[in-house]
Amino acid sequence: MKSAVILFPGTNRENDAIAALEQASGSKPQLVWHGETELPKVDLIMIPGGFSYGDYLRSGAMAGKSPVMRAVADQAKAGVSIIGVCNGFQILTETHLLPGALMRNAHLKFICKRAALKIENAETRFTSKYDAGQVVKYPVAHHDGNYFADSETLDRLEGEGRVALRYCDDDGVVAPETNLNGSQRNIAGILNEKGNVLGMMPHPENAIDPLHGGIDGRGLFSSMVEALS
Ligand SMILES: NC(=O)CC[C@H](N)C(=O)O
Repeated sequence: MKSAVILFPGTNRENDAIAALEQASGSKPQLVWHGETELPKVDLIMIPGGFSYGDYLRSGAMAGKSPVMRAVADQAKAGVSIIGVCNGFQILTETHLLPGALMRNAHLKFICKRAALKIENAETRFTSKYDAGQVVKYPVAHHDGNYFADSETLDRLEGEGRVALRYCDDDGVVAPETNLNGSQRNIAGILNEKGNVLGMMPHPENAIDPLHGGIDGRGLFSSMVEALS
């Protein structure tokens, strides 16, 4: 699987993304700067986390208007797989490659902790190595993770199996108390209509080494390698 990692001023998880992609695929991703208008020919584009443009205006708003995102949108339309994590998810909603928006966390605090997540759909190119309903733990680190979409959009996402992950407890119970940040219907990650674009707030790339405290994130990267190699 050939991959590229997009870099903006303020991105800070690129090395974690590179490590996870390299561990799973055996090859180093190419780094692409935000001012580029063309992308290398790859199977997967990853937009990592961070504080692109210092989160000015809104998290991901300025990055969403950058030259490279026009190229990413073209690749998404052409069927190339795209994964956006945390700030990457925010950038994908700002670019309208994914519906909805990520608002300030409901309690207005930055959250930095390990979160339990329920795999809602294991029949995607990003999650096939997991079982449906499986509980995984990935770290979260964000202040704008509160997923919002209107109820018609939410119903469509659910009806089409496009909710990839939800915040839950260790037993997989999805409830208001297990909703970390106020997201509608506990949503932590969604897919686009074609299923080739995934955005998610938690960080699977920070759960790939026992030193991270867990390796649950590996399944996501190995799913992509299996589907895209
Ligand atoms: N870790 C991240 O990518 C953070 C995303 C964004 N800057 C936020 O705090 O919501």
